[in-house]
Amino acid sequence: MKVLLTGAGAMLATAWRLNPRKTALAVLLMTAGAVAAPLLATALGWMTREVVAGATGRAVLAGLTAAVLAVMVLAFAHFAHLAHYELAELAELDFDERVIEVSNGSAGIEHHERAEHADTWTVLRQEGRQYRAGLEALLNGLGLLLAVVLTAVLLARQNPWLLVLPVAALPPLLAGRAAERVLDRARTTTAEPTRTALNLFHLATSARVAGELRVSGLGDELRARHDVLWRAATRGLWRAHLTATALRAVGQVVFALAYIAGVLLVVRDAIAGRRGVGDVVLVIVLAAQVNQQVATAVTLLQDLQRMAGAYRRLTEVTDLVGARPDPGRRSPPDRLHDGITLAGVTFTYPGTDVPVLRETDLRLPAGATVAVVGENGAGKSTLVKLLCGFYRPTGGRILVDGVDLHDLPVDGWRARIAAGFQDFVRYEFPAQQVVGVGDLTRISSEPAVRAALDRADATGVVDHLPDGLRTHLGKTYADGAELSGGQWQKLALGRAVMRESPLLVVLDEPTSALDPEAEHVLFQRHAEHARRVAARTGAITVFVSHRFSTVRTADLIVVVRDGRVVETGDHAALMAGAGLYAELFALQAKAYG
Ligand SMILES: Nc1ncnc2c1ncn2[C@@H]1O[C@H](COP(=O)(O)OP(=O)(O)OP(=O)(O)O)[C@@H](O)[C@H]1O
Repeated sequence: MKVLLTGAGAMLATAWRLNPRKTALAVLLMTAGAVAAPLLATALGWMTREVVAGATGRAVLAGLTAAVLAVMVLAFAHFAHLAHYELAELAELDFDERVIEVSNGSAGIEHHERAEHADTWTVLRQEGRQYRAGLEALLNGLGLLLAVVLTAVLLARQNPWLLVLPVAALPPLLAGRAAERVLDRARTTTAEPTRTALNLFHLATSARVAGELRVSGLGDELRARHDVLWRAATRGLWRAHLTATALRAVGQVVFALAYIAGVLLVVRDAIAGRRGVGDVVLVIVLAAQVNQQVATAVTLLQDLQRMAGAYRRLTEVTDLVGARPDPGRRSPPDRLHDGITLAGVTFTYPGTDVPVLRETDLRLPAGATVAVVGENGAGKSTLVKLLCGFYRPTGGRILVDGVDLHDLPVDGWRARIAAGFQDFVRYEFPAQQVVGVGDLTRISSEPAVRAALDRADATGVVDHLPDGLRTHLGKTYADGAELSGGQWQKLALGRAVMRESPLLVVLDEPTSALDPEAEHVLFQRHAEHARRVAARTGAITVFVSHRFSTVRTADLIVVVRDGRVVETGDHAALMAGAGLYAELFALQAKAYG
């Protein structure tokens, strides 16, 4: 109940914030339309009495009043709909925007990486529509509440026993709520198989993996697994719908019995001469309206509950993500003088208990190009995530020119990072923007984008596009141009070098899709650019790579094994040390002959 009231209150406040005039108009029209219904019953009772009494003039007046009220009942709801339709659209948009904001508003990315929160996100992404239905339900509900009170007063004036009717409306309401809870539980418990089935469906129909699926013959297996999961989810939901329907039916039967008893009570009074025909008409119409009101209330309550559920989930993830990071006490330096130091850094992913990085001490000097190498799963990408501030170390500190990274404003630090990630995004935008988003302040600047493309050795990719930088990329657009994996990666690299004055450049396996020659040219160009930027800002370039021909050019090589930095030095020093680096280098040199 508390969740429901909180959700309803928040919703009304949202509607008022979005458009106070339309909210007031919608409430007014809904209220007038709803109150007109019980008054219509009174007018019909009055008309019947006058007709029976043979008072033609008063009967006509009563008839006209009934007609006006009937028009109000029918028309006001439609006009109100116009007002709250627009509000509902705005509310849905507002909800979706808040989900986007919560999704991106945190310093870290933990809420996206932990499996136990994945289901909440799955449900939340689909709940914008529930939220809009919730707003319509709320506005309708306010009118309905008034109508119910007025109907109860009118019934009580006829016979206090008739108040049993609104009371009998409670079982269907409670049963409806219980039914909705059953459905909500089922939606939550089936979220995981539904999500997995959807992932399999996307996988099985994605153009990106079509070739691999054919070769491996995995298509049928995916279909079979999708089938099993979907059926399991449907079975769970079907059982819940069955229980919900049974609960609702029981509630409706209780009300139907009370309705029949109420009508019989007044008919008996009329037969005994204690009531007139007008009263019987009044009670029959009112009782039918109570029935209608109850049915509407049950539906509205379901919508309200779903809305409250959506609101609760949004509050949950907002709390999980935490407040938008505090702007911090210090600004990032204009340029790095000393560099970045990891002092005893230990890190364990939330929800796990095995440290991925252990007591790491490392100094990344200002202006240096640092290569991080190590076997798969050694902790290289995790190190990059910590440097970007996506997670806070669970032990130790990361110091930027002696200042704890945690004390720097997250947004300010991010603005000084240029990054190219392993799982780079294929933005399906015009090519200019695909690269330009690397520095939003210069997204429309063609010279800036061209300079970045040059640094990433990606000018050739754009030159081959039919409409140059204006070409829309991506297969989902009819006129979109599709690129090869390596070409997408080159544009992602262009994006990564858009920013002109970074303090930290991170490139996490930025060339995995490029051929060795392309990688070589790219790193040469990047090294020149990195040197220029380093001279200006003392920027440190940290790149993760498995290609030792590239790694050897770095000023500093950091070798990670099982979450520990086991060797550091330049190529010559590490080769002379004859440790893990020398071993891995020799292995790769031998493999490539
Ligand atoms: N979000 C996460 N939650 C829990 N554990 C994680 C998460 N991301 C990575 N790990 C674990 O942390 C360890 C290090 O992963 P990381 O991605 O840093 O390795 P890596 O050295 O970059 O590997 P690769 O060369 O394969 O990219 C792995 O054991 C991985 O399973």
